[in-house]
Amino acid sequence: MSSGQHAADSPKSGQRAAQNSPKGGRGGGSTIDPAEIEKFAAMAEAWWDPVGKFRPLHRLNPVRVQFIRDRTASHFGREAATPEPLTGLTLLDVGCGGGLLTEPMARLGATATGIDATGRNIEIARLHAAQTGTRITYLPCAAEDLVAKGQRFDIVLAMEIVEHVADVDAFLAALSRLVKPGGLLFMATMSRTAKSYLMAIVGAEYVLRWLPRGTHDWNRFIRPSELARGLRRHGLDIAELTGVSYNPLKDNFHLSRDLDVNYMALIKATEPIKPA
Ligand SMILES: C[S@@+](CC[C@H](N)C(=O)[O-])C[C@H]1O[C@@H](n2cnc3c(N)ncnc32)[C@H](O)[C@@H]1O
Repeated sequence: MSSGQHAADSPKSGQRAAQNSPKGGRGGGSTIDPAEIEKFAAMAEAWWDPVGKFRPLHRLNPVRVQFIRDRTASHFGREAATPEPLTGLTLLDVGCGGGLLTEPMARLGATATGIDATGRNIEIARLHAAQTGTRITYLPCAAEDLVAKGQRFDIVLAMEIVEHVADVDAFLAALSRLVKPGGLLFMATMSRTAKSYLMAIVGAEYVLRWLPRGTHDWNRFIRPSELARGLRRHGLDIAELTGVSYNPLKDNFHLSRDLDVNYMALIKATEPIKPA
């Protein structure tokens, strides 16, 4: 049993949820939760297996790649249908795992960097990129480590990670410093609703057994309103929110208006106010 299993039921998870809420965050702390890192390290070999432990991320990939490509192309005045519409743009994938999303972003032309706090994930990601001949800079570190180096990117992705970090407020603070003024931040996560408990915990972990039990702690899911409040504390506003819903007949995900389970947020970092 991994250390994260049944975390939702343990008293410790209550403390964690409080620490994790954007408004209750300590700010400036480490975003790394060692129990989460241990959990991901134990699953690292499965990253590129489309029917393995990361099956939902493989299923999510087409819809999120298209969303990021289209919004980025439109924001930066590119033609989305061209083969490499992200050419000339720097992109950071925070919590990249095995690189499931980083690789398609690099293939769309972005100068891509992937970071992950689980060292084994970075090894797997590097190996896969070498096999597919994709040029990506992969680094084993957390978002705050790049902030400390003063690095900034045109596009920052934080997909399916905010529910796994130790301190949400510190994480959002780091993201706000990593995206260039005028750049884009994309986030994807799950809302804390009765429906998400049924679908993401009971359905995905216990009934369909898509994910190992304990992969997600429902207490750590974040409602869109909470995410919006947390981002605002760091000067970021959500420009677009979209639900991402599963179609069991087609075994795929599509954009929807339903924000109760999976959702994505597009955040446009504003230009700094120029002194008069
Ligand atoms: C559910 S996976 C998502 C992977 C990838 N973003 C995707 O959507 O395909 C979450 C990832 O975040 C990483 N992670 C968790 N906390 C982190 C932190 N504080 N800094 C960097 N990576 C972290 C984990 O190691 C794991 O690879």
